[in-house]
Amino acid sequence: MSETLRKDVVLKVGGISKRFGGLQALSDVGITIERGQVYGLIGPNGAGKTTFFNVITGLYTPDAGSFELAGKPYQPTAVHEVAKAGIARTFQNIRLFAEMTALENVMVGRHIRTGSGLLGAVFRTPRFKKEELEIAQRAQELLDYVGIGKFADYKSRTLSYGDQRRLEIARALATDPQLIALDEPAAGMNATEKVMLRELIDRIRNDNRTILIIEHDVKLIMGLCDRVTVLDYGKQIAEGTPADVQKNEKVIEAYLGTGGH
Ligand SMILES: Nc1ncnc2c1ncn2[C@@H]1O[C@H](COP(=O)(O)OP(=O)(O)OP(=O)(O)O)[C@@H](O)[C@H]1O
Repeated sequence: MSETLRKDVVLKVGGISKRFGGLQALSDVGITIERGQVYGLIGPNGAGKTTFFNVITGLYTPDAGSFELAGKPYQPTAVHEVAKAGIARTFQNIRLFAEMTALENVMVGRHIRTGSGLLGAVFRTPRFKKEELEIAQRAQELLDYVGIGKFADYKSRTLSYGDQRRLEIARALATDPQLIALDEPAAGMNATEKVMLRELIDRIRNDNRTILIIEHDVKLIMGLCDRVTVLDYGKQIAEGTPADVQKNEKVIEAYLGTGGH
């Protein structure tokens, strides 16, 4: 394919391996995600999904691997560097600032993209005040966007579980990321919340954002994703469209072998 026809690739990682003592948690895993895609990562318990997420977002140092974000190499050596490079993530166990308001939680996400710095904050310079106002306005827009605008002044710990997950997504969006990585966003949600989550992820995708998602709910993944990778015991056993992956013998075996969850 010629250079001009090549798709806009957001994340390209290859050859990722990670060992914990005697356990090979990831062996030579690679994925390529194009702009505007929702890309799913599935696999039975212990398959290596979280490890993969932790490697690409700088929480774990891989033993091997190459990493490219929006055409530029990046080194996932520290979480804040990865956030600056343009990957925002949410966590399986929600990690919000419990005593801060919903608005403040989103404002924190936005701060990595602003310029007036610590001195500006200490002296409350005009530039700092103007920037704070803009950040607050943008944070409110994002809360509205994910559907929890009316809770802006509530402490995050008082929000329902589903709303806290939405708040995490708003905070991730606040960093203006190239890629949003969602770690089991539907965990603990009821059926109605899952439908709403699906609508939200569709909406984010339609706004030309790119999403990587780990999820246990295979039905949700299959209905939502453009492409899917299946891990099993740290190996990539299938990659392709949901329809292709669902027919794959190795995938069927991996899921049936562990109780088909
Ligand atoms: N920090 C660690 N130290 C040692 N072993 C680890 C560590 N993190 C993960 N593992 C092991 O690596 C393997 C892969 O775990 P991982 O959490 O990545 O799987 P997963 O696919 O996310 O599973 P689940 O669906 O249960 O969350 C497991 O055997 C796990 O016990």
